[in-house]
Amino acid sequence: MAIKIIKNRSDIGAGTRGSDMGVDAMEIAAINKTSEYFSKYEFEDVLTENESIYNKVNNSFAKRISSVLNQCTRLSNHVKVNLRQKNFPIVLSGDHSSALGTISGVKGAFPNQRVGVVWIDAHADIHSPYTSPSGNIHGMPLAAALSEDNLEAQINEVSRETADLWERMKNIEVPGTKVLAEDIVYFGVRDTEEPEDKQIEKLDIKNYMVAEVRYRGLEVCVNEALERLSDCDVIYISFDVDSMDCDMISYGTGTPVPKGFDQYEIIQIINKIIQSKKVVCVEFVEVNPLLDFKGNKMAETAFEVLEEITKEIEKLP
Ligand SMILES: NC(=[NH2+])NCCC[C@H](N)C(=O)O
Repeated sequence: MAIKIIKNRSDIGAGTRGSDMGVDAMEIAAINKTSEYFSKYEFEDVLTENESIYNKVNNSFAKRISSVLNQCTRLSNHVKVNLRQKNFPIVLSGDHSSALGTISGVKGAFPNQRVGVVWIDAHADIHSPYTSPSGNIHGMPLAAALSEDNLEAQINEVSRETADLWERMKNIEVPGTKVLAEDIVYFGVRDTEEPEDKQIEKLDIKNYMVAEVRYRGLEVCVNEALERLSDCDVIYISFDVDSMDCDMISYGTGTPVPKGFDQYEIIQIINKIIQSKKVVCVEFVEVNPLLDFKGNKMAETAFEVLEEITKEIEKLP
């Protein structure tokens, strides 16, 4: 399998700066353990607009949305082109808003196929500008991919301009819905707000919580998740490092949450899903070395996961 690393150093969808440096922190983690990983695989850099952070005039319910839209559109194109060339894109991003770009690119490459999403994260990221408590777009990528605004739980009065840009976010590559709610499975979500809880309940999205995975068994849960996604033709895995336990691993991420997975569980979950042979793209997000008070621990742990899952991807025909 021809692997292509896509480096997307963008942090403008987050509320805290520094996840744009996560990609380089992982690369330094590799260098420090004398790994050849980053010289072994071909890579591409996605053009960024992190300077948009200096623009103080941004809409508070979807901060820097015009730049996030551009970023997702560019990333989508990188992913789509690589998939069409039969490459396996491993996307290394900053903040999680990027996932909308990646999902759009997968859909763009496979417009007539059903796309499944395995979302490994402490957060549900299913807010829209109408429900977001923070206005940070890294909390919104799944809502855009689903094309679901959740107006029943609206708390924000959104400006016309933001509403128009949000519509464009929902229409990257192909108009509207990229993924059906029944084709999304969460792992490790444990920090949500009320509008998200209502939406998850309404859309009936399954969340394999950390305790459930440990109690019922990881293999049982992953097999069940794959069974749920059995009607999907292709699968995308989104790995947010805050799905891992911040006390055990590291606080080097924008929105750390305790009681998460360890890296061995993450490796097993991802590898078992890759073994289904349906996975076409994997993404890593939210490593923030500026917030890490254990040196570069988060990036080192993320790189450990990256190395192990790449071995599994290498086995694909
Ligand atoms: N990808 C992330 N780290 N998302 C965190 C989102 C936190 C919170 N739910 C918000 O919308 O602001």
